Amino acid sequence: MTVSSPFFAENQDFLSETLNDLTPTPPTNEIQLDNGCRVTRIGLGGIQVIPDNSADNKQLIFSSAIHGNETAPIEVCNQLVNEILSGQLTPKRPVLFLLGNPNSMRIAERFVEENLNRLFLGKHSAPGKSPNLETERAKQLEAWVDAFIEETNQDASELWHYDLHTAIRGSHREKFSLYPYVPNRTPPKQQLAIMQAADVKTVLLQATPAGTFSAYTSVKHHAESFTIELGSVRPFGQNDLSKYQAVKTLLCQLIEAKEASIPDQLAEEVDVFEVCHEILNTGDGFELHIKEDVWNFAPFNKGELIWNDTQQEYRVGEATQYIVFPNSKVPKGQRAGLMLKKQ
Ligand SMILES: O=C(O)CCC(=O)N[C@@H](CCC(=O)O)C(=O)O
Ligand SMILES: [Zn+2]
Repeated sequence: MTVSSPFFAENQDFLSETLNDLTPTPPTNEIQLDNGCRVTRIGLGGIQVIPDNSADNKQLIFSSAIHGNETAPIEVCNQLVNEILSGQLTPKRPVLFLLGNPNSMRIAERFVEENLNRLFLGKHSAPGKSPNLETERAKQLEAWVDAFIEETNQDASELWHYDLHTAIRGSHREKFSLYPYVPNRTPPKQQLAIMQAADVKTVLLQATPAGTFSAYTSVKHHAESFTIELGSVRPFGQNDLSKYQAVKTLLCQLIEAKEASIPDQLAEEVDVFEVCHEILNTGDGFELHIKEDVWNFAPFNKGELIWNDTQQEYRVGEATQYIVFPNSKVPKGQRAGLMLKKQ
């Protein structure tokens, strides 16, 4: 659905403008809504919303389309932007909406040349790395985040970043979140309760540093950030958006600074898993022994062979382990899956 707004060309909105490559050059366009909120298009796939009076010192980033074929969260964020522009939603905090990889959205693929979600925290500029569409986009997204934080900074500002995805495989737990690794921290109860309110009742604690977008905001900006998996990859228009209503309601509450009504004890109902082994494609002879039709969170028992190469193998230890994101087709050196233990 598109809205009529002075902000976009006729019959366009954030999603269609980005998808149809209609973002004007130069991209900047700014309007002030009747409620005093300033809405600025900062570039292709980037919209910043700044209320004239913030309720508190929180700053919000909602990103989607870091993988271009993960369409449901893109549609949800597009609705939120439409509702802000139409005055239906009244922002009480600065919000940055980012559509991560418009080039891959257009071809309905996870990425064009390289997985964008491995390129943050300087990985885009690693020694010997050649620039490509995704390395340049990672730099752009980092710069937009930095500028947004700088512009909306207040005393003791607190950044919350939710990077919204959908998964390639089916899952025994349809919705789950991943908490990036930062030494010596655990997710605050309030964040777990927030996840629960969005129907995200499983959280995975990462155990090693990564180049994901949520890791960038966690490490560089000390944000409470999560990658959130909300369901399965489907083409635009084929998502059952009723399955995303809980997360949409939560994002609206955050935008309007109304989440205080979410009780902290909801955190007790969230299942926590720890990553106990990151499967890397080691190259020569690497074989992943996971069938194509295995779902995320499938359990594996003591002694089961998960992967091997010519030098080594990985088998499950005493306690049951669960797999997520198995993918043998990733390039050498990249993550081919995660093994989890339940806390
Ligand atoms: O379904 C899959 O195999 C991948 C889904 C996905 O894109 N997951 C993210 C998780 C990022 C994180 O570890 O925080 C990714 O792989 O980039
Ligand atoms: Zn993804």
